[in-house]
Amino acid sequence: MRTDHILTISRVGKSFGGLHILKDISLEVKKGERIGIIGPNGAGKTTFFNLLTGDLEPSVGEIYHDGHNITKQPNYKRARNGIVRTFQKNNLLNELTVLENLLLVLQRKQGFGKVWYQLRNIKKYPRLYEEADELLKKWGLFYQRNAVIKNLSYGEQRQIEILLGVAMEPSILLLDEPTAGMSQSETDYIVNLLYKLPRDLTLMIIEHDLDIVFGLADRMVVLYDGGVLAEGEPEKVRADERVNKIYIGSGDELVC
Ligand SMILES: Nc1ncnc2c1ncn2[C@@H]1O[C@H](COP(=O)(O)OP(=O)(O)OP(=O)(O)O)[C@@H](O)[C@H]1O
Repeated sequence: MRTDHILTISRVGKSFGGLHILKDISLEVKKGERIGIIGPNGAGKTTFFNLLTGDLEPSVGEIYHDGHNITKQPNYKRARNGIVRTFQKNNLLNELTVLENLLLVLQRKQGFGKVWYQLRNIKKYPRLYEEADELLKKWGLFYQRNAVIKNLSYGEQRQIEILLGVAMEPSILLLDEPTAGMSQSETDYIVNLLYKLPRDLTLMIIEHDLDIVFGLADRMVVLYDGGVLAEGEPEKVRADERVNKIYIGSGDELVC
């Protein structure tokens, strides 16, 4: 298995009963590549992410991460090995503060907390507080440090969730519609954050806002009816007649 590809997806399919949701998907992703994934509602984009994170097992095909076959590896092991996702919906501990949520992630990353949702003896590790504060400052969210998650707006919560994903220092970050449901200023914040992510971090991003995803991605993958309809450099995909056809009338026309 070639290891210059951080991720190799080989002839993967997923069926639920008799429903073939994903069919024969193959894709190779290089370290540091930014892959945009688009396609109409129900095309199978989130299901595809679920296969990559181990939340679902493929019905057929194989997935390799850094040359290792991870097809049957459970989700928590994949996360530990660097495949980290954010969800379409927030996945935070709502009664805790931003800082506490961040400390939980840092504690887990450094292997201090055996029980991930408990801040065990955290005060014994001032370095974790320093690291959390550095991250909050770096990403311009220090002013939210002591805010309780449930008191933040939906968009603010999603910003924090992405920050937590970044804090895990993943090798692959999977973002499922990171700007969905956000105000313009919240969207601008996220887009700015995404552009500032380290260039060696591999990003895969499902996004309905085509301007955002075409601007950010090195390569686009268009899923349609469970298969790859088109794939390649953003400009090539933007000009692809088949891709334009599926977007015509959707309100998301591809404007060259
Ligand atoms: N566990 C499941 N059992 C049965 N069908 C499922 C399951 N999960 C997803 N599906 C179906 O698979 C299809 C693809 O869903 P998926 O959420 O992957 O699409 P999507 O491209 O992410 O859509 P959207 O853009 O609306 O989020 C849908 O028809 C969905 O109903």
